[in-house]
Amino acid sequence: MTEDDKKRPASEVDAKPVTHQPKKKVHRRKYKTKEVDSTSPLGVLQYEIEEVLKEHNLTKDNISNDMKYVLNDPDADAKYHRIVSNVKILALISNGDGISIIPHPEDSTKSQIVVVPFGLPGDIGTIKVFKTHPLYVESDLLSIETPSPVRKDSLINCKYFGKCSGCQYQNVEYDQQLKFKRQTIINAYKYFAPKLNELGGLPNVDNTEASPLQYGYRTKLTPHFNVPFSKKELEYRPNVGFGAKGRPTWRKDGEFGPDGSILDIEECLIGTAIINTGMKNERRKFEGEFKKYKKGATILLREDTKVVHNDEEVKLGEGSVDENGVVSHLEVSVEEENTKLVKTCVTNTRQIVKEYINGYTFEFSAGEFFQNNNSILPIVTNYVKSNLSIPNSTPDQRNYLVDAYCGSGLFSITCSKNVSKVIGVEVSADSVKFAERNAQANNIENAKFIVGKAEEIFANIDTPADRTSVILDPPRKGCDDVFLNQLSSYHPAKIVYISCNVHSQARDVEWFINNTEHGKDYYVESIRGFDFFPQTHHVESVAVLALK
Ligand SMILES: C[S@@+](CC[C@H](N)C(=O)[O-])C[C@H]1O[C@@H](n2cnc3c(N)ncnc32)[C@H](O)[C@@H]1O
Repeated sequence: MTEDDKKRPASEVDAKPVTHQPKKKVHRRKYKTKEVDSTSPLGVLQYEIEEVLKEHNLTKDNISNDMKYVLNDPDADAKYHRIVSNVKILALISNGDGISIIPHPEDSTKSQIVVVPFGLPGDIGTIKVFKTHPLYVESDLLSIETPSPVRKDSLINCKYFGKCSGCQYQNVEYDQQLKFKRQTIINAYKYFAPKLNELGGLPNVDNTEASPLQYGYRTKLTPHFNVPFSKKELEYRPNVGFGAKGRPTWRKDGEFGPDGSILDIEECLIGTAIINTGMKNERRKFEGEFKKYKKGATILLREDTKVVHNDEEVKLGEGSVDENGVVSHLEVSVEEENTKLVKTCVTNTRQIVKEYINGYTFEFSAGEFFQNNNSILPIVTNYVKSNLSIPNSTPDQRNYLVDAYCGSGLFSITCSKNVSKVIGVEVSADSVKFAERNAQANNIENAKFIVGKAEEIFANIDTPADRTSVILDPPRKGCDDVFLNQLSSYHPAKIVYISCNVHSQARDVEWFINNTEHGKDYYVESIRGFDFFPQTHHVESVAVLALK
């Protein structure tokens, strides 16, 4: 201390020398806009929001949320993420959620678009808004004051309905579910095929074809579990099941188990009986093994069907085992005399499994793609086959079939009768190997399979286009422009487009007809939905294109 310091008051002496401190940066959160495919559920939501706005004479300016404020102002959370009563569900969106308009929490001249899972059109209820996005908010349905005319909660079969993300329509009569799915197809073509719609270039969408089984139909389920990063060794078994969605206080009688992003599910009522036996077995096994896991994982449960003639001995092979280490199996009788089906549940992705459809058997690796609802496959394959016929054909003319995206040969094989030659194309070499095996096992001699991209198929096809029908069954994202251009140049007599994403199908049909070289030569003969997944919002759509 200097002499001068001694003369100053203590507080000044103790004070630290003042240096220039850079201002502390206030971290402001920003809303991260994700790039989404326009035909994904979030992409489709943008069209659905526009539709609701148009119907209510509103614009995006009337409903947009100030995200900077919502994310950064401490008061905003309580104002925005609030309970709102008297909310009327206006419609369903394509993922099966309800959609509505509610007053804006701060600005009386504005509104908000709200998405309400498990809300049905006409329901009036109370919701809790829990998340805000620029053009809409997410909510949970808390209670229903006036139920929708289509709501029949007494039909709910599963105790997890309302919290499991798997099913959306268990409380709706099956006929009504089929109507909802038809509307999804109509909307998809409205949003993604506007030119065809405007010019009257689309047929009426046919009624959705029902699934013979409405529960107990799924031949594949993939329950999963998470392991938190922080855990060296798990102390409790984590939940094993399916993703959670919703806060089911509107249900008076559910039993939802512990909270978490994954629900703990012992039985899934849309799964087949043997898949549920497998689920029980694998859960028991996991109970003893969960401590070994450092990461989350998915358990594959895939039904395997062996066709056994009454005088043959049943050889079960590998499969999910019961508490005594015995492979669980179920026997099912079929119409064919002297024949029964023996079902087991496979968990190894590389194991070969079998399906039995319309008298044909199919083998494929358990982890590869195969349709999930065996009960509807005879109906779909017959429908596709009946739509491949080329107009004005005489029985003496040779006809051909190209099955692009053929997988392990489902359509190639079931549609191979009455055509001279089938060519299947598939990007997965493993699936092509099975397609060849399946053709052989079913005594199909007129089918050839090529490993390759559908986009490259036309270089190898030598069948006359005017005698050839083409089946398209691409993955959810649909076909790309390269493929559609080549298909148009090839100019086949008939196109049957099967899709598990009607939005990408509608986009592709619009583009094919309006933008490709010979697209204008075609018209859309029919569009029909098939209900591969009862109780859920999913719909498979088949569009048939023919030459004018
Ligand atoms: C929806 S699955 C249909 C399979 C088959 N039609 C069935 O019903 O079992 C789509 C198939 O397309 C295949 N795939 C994906 N991209 C492809 C491409 N660019 N060219 C050919 N096949 C492709 C996948 O491997 C998958 O087997």
